[in-house]
Amino acid sequence: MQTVSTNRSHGGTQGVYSHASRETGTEMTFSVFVPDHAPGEKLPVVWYLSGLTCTHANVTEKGEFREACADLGLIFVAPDTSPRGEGVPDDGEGAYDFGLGAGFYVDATVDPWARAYRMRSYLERELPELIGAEFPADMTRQSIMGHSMGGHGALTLGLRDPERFRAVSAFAPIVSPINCPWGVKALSGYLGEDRVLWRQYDACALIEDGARVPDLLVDQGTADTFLDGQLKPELLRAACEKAGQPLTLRLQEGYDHSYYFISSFMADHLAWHAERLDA
Ligand SMILES: N[C@@H](CCC(=O)N[C@@H](CS)C(=O)NCC(=O)O)C(=O)O
Repeated sequence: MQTVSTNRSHGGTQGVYSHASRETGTEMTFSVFVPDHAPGEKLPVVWYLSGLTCTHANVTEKGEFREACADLGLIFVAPDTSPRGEGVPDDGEGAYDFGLGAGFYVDATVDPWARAYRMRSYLERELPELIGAEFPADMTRQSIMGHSMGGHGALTLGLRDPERFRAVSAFAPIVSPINCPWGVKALSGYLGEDRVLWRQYDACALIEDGARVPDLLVDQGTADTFLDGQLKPELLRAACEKAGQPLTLRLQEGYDHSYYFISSFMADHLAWHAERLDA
């Protein structure tokens, strides 16, 4: 692992790091905030998955998570949203919703994406191993949150592995990629046309198929331009109600899809995570 930068901030260290990933076959960059802590102490870890077009940098610069993480004693990890670099295929048309910056947290099975687009395994196996080895992280206390495509990532990783993640929350998530244009484009491109394979990457389908977590927290702005066409939180509400899956869905009046929205509720989400992480 290489250190790209470190900065002192809010009584802790904000770092950016890179490493050669065995899953993607590329150099991957991520950020980690570590609050000051006692020698030998290990802190719980909150994972934050970002949305379309993002790198680690968007939330790191605009997410306003550090003060709360320092107060609550939480490590905050922000990975990239896709493999990048020489030889990594992109969609060829410069579209923002497929290819670079749009890995959708899947392991692609269709060529030419299958080689490098392995964000699921990267986040389920490789990066946690690295975080556990290199940082003062208590890997028995992890939680996950995300925004938009990253909200989809957080919900699906969280629902698939409730043993690992003690809390799952999202800002303006894509709740059902099977049922929105962004998701249909991504899942058909990365996985092919067999929709049965898509269900492991769809929060509503996972809940329909029996996945459960103790509770879910979702904030959604009412002025989000993607609300009706892509995000459709009512599908998550319906799936949760039908399955008896607890959900707190908060519609935030006048908030849009941006980091002005995310940063407004970030401390709230972190406090909710901290309670569940015994932080
Ligand atoms: N209108 C945007 C759509 C993508 C978008 O809104 N991305 C969200 C996540 S889905 C984001 O966080 N963008 C980066 C930022 O606001 O810093 C674009 O074309 O770039």
